Amino acid sequence: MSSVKNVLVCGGGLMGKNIAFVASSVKEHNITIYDVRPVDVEGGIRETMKQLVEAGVITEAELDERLSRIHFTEDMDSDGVKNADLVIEAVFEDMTLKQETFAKLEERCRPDCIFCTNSSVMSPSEISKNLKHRERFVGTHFWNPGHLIPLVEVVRTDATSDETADTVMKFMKDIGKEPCLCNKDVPGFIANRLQHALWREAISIVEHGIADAPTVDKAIKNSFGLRLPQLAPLENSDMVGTDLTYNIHNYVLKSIEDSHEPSPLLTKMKEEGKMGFKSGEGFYKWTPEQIKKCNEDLNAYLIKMLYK
Ligand SMILES: NC(=O)c1ccc[n+]([C@@H]2O[C@H](COP(=O)([O-])OP(=O)(O)OC[C@H]3O[C@@H](n4cnc5c(N)ncnc54)[C@H](O)[C@@H]3O)[C@@H](O)[C@H]2O)c1
Repeated sequence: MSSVKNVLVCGGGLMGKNIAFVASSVKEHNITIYDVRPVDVEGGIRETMKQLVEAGVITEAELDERLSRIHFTEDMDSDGVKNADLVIEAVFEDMTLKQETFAKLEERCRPDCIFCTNSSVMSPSEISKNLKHRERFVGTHFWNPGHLIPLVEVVRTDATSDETADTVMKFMKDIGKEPCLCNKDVPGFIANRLQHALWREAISIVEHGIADAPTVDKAIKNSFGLRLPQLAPLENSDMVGTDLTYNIHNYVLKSIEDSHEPSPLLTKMKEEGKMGFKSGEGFYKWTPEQIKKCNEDLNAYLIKMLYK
């Protein structure tokens, strides 16, 4: 068990509320959410966790008890900030805002309080570059939906101490996550580099008329996508033989997409306002009902995979 008791979540939006809920899975944790605007923390968490209660993953009583340990403040000088053992920042994705937020936190929090940023893409080294105690800073990239996806990428900066990385890894395990340590602060950390290597090829296949979007998705869902949670690429490579992997790469890599720019197809879609769910059309057409169903089906699928 990590030594962390008082958790501060800075930013009570989509990710902040879910992170606070996950942190409350340990009974000894007291959680404060700080935001610059009023946030209905209880209402928001109750709404999101309805599906977990309905699926029997948690009871109403457990939800009530966990909510009783999650407090909200708009006051940067409150005890929840001063007494924090660990802060997870989840404010808007803006470098200056994040740097300013941590500068304010550093003035108020104890020097040994651990600082984490939930930024999806921004460099934790850059976010922490002006801090006095850079050794206590680390990236903690939760994935959305934060209460369901197990992975948290714990990203070391050039200055993160071993003690900080160890404590954060322990903390994440305590709250039921599957933390993965990323030893270098590189764009995309681990999982987004992998994910977007696949997306780049998927988009390229559509762009070059090799197959249309539904066919690409169908091919993935009915082949390696199905077995990925059981057999990941490096295990798979050993299973088939690294010599075979070598031969395949020797033959196929030269024809796989290796562009360092977003694809012309994606650029065209952006220019035409085809932004997916946001505009009702992307690679597919989406009605509001289909969008709602797609989101609900994803959560239901994740709950089934994780808890049933
Ligand atoms: N949404 C995702 O899928 C996702 C996934 C992983 C990581 N993230 C990262 O998490 C962070 C938050 O994303 P989100 O989707 O929850 O955003 P959001 O817009 O839902 O919430 C951001 C919250 O930050 C608050 N805020 C703004 N300035 C603040 C300040 N100075 N102090 C305190 N609070 C402040 C806002 O009022 C808002 O409630 C971003 O860095 C984002 O990249 C998002």
